[in-house]
Amino acid sequence: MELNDSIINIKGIGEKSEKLFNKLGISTVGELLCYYPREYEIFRQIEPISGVAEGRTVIVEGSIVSKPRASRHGNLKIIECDIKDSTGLLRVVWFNMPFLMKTLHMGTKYILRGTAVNKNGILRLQQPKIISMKEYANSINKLFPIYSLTAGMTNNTILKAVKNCFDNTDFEKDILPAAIRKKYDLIMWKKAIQSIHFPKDKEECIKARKRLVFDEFFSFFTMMNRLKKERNKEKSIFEISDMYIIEEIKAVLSYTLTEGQDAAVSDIINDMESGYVMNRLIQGDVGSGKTIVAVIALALVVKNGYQGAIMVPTEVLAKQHYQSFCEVLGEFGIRIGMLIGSMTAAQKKKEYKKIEDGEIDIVVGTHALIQEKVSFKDLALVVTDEQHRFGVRQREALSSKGREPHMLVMSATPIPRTLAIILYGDLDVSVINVMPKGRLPIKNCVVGTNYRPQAYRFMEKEIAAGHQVYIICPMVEESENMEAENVTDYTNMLETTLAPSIRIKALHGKMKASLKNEIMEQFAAHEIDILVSTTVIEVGINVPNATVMMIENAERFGLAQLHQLRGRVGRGDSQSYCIFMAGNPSKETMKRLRVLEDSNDGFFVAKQDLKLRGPGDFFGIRQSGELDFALADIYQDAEIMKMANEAAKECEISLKDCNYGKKIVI
Ligand SMILES: Nc1ncnc2c1ncn2[C@@H]1O[C@H](COP(=O)(O)OP(=O)(O)OP(=O)(O)O)[C@@H](O)[C@H]1O
Repeated sequence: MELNDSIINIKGIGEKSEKLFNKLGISTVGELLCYYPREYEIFRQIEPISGVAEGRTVIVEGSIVSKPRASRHGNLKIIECDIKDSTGLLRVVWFNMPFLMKTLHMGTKYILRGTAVNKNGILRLQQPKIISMKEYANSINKLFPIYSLTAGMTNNTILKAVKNCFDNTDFEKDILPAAIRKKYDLIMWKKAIQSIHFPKDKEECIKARKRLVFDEFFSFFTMMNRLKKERNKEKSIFEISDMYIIEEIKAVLSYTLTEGQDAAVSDIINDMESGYVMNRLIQGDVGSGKTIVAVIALALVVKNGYQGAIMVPTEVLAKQHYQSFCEVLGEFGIRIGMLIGSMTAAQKKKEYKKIEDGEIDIVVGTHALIQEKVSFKDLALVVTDEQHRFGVRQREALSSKGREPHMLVMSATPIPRTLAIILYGDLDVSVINVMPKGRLPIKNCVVGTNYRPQAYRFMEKEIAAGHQVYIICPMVEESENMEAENVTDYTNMLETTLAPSIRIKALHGKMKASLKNEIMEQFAAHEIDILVSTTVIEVGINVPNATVMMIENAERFGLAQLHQLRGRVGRGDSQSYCIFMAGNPSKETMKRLRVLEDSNDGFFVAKQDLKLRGPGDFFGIRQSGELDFALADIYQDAEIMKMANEAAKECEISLKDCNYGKKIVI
């Protein structure tokens, strides 16, 4: 098989499983081989039952001492029993495996491998695997890859497919010349793919990861260098000379711009006046006020006779921006339009025509903006918000709709300056490093789940004072595989726990875009008091009246992501609060989360996180989807990133070759 072949050629993959793989974004052999494990479990030795602690995956050996009981909870079929060794007793639970009633016998000894969970104060081993003595002897101290799954798929399905695929694929090509591999101490690609999926030990896994992370950065920089070459110091055809609108906008704002905002605006003016195409990144912490800078830049091109566009990652955000743009710019006769996926075909068509005829000056939109049918009359400025969600490709796609328009990228990712220069090498950088005046720093606390009743009383008090609350849960609905709070059950529970006058709604990514928009609009209009949500609200949402955020299972998120989340509060003049609820209050978890208690500064948080985890700690939680790398983490892999940057300058390789039969990550 070749890397570009369809996965249907792999032994064991039929039409049905092909669809499941497609759901995971895998349709070619190359994509499957590059579908790396999410984490690894180390198969350890049998442990005494007395040492089993919440949250740990353990292997225990014990005899069944209570007759296995079968019961039902809704659709869930449950089997429970107790096992015992010489040190203690442990409850064991299986879901939807009714056939086990025939396998489990009183008095018989079993080796079980599973995760210990605390359910209503009782420690239990949940959904453990029953392991034979032979399997145990063969597996001890080995690393087991764990893949992200979709409903209907098991870890084993992926593992088997990868194995078949690996054994039958033509692999001999390696994009990196031997000299580069030698210089940066990198193993062959084939070996790296083998070891990332089937590592003999941790050391082998680390070497494999280094090579694959290197490749991701290397492809990224190769692409970026090409863009840089194409764009470098291009003359701009747009004449921007009338600056009057800037003072006019400043005069109608209810606040004065901060020093950082003013400096960013000056940078933009200088760029546009320079006669060259602007390629600028505005970097500022969450809530530092990047939007108004974009508003001013867009108004500037419009008042000089051109059009502008701003692309944001979600529909909710597009609507929010559309409204605030209309509010600020409406009175200056600037016409704002919107293009989002959930609009009807007829609505879109009408908007396309207006954009083409120049009846719309600024378009706010999502990916819908880069559709082929969209064509501008005279596009002079493209703004992309939260660029790590888009990547360089989409940015370029939007730009190609104009004749080399100016480009402004906005990012709230706290990247140290040295890394920003490498990662955004094709852009000039303006940093907004001060918060608007009058902001009270968010008060943070890290607590265990026993604090919940107090937290609810506190929320009730804040709601009575006219404020609003976000509660974040990691999951949408209950899952057998993961013990974490979910939005659906949590919302139901809150409705019965809190005062009936409190208006509570759920929000999550599985909802239709139009419903999400509707709920967000209700929340913004204060028709909802508590929004129970997944991390869909992470990006850019601005409801200054929300003053409390509580994050359930905070341990499941990276610190940078938690920082982004808490940035949804503290956006107005009132005191705001963030409660980080740790579902697994181990010492390490608490230590990591306490970084957020210590500071509200995103740069500080990112730096501390790095320090705590240390390089090479790839069993930890990834920060967030920065630039959508599959494996690489810009914080943890900063050293590899620097090497790949150097290497990409040293050797030019065609982009097609960087591809390995999978989508390029940028
Ligand atoms: N100079 C200022 N003084 C007071 N308030 C400001 C100032 N600049 C912006 N704001 C307000 O601060 C809030 C946050 O601004 P904005 O939404 O632009 O933040 P952001 O930098 O885009 O944050 P995020 O990265 O979280 O999206 C808005 O309500 C905005 O009106």
